Amino acid sequence: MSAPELIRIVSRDSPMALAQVERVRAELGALHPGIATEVIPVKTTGDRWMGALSQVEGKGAFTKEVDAALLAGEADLAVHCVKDIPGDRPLPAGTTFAAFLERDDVRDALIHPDGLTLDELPEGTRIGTSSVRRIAQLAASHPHLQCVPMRGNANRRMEKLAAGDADALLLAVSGLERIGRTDVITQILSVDEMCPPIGAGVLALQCREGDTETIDAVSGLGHPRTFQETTAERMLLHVLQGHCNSPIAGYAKTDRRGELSLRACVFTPDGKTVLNAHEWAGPLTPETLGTSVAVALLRQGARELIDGIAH
Ligand SMILES: NCc1[nH]cc(CCC(=O)O)c1CC(=O)O
Repeated sequence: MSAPELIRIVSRDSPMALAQVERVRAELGALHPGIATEVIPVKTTGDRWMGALSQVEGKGAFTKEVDAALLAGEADLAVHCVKDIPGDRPLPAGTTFAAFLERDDVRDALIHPDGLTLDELPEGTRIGTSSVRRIAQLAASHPHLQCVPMRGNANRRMEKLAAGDADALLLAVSGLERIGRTDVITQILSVDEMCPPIGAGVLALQCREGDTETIDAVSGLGHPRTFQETTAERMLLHVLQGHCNSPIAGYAKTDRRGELSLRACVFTPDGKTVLNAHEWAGPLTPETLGTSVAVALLRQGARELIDGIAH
């Protein structure tokens, strides 16, 4: 099998997405110094549309155009945040995951211009977020705070915060690390305070099925522990069949002994109902662990809860 001379990498064009591509280029360059790379940035529906995602195609709004460029042969490799890849349906036909890079921080961070922590925020503080996962968890834990809709890439959200559109923000630590803006973080929330989204902090490398040259060249960037965790989390999401308005959170973790476990939660949007399940894999494969935790949540009523939310 010959290595390709050039790999054309397609991605969203936000500063975070382009930083992700630079990480891939650096890791690929270290592994295969002979392979040249070229970056093809594209704008996605999710980048253009600033309203509710449920009004456009919802899930897939951040990946559709990128996958289309890959399938059209305009690029050989797509870099996605796993968090942005729909989990209720298979990957677009003709594409496949070639690798998941080593996972970054899965936690969310609070950004408050005066440096207050979440518990110190006064009644009525406006948190800029359109994430149903963050809104539901804040409603459950801090009902005196008010969430106001906010979309756009992290840099844009910080501009909106500075303009007074909100009093504080919640953003992923990993995203802030990627754009070099951890300086704005007031408090990193523990996973118990704010359960992360499925696929948090993981970058996926996606290729055309059958493009074995590219797949073989990039598969060495894959990280085994991240692969196991991501596989368990995405299987959970697949079995739960959530939609773009269903607040679902969950993360798999590998402890020091190498034991895999998965915690997941399903919420009502008002945060009044919280379903919660946690299991160790033991002898189970990551797929079976994901299925098992999803079934535990379904037994607690997750199906009725998810279907009862307008979308
Ligand atoms: N919704 C956009 C998005 N997609 C992935 C991340 C964070 C990085 C990651 O988890 O890989 C973010 C920003 C955020 O939620 O603050």
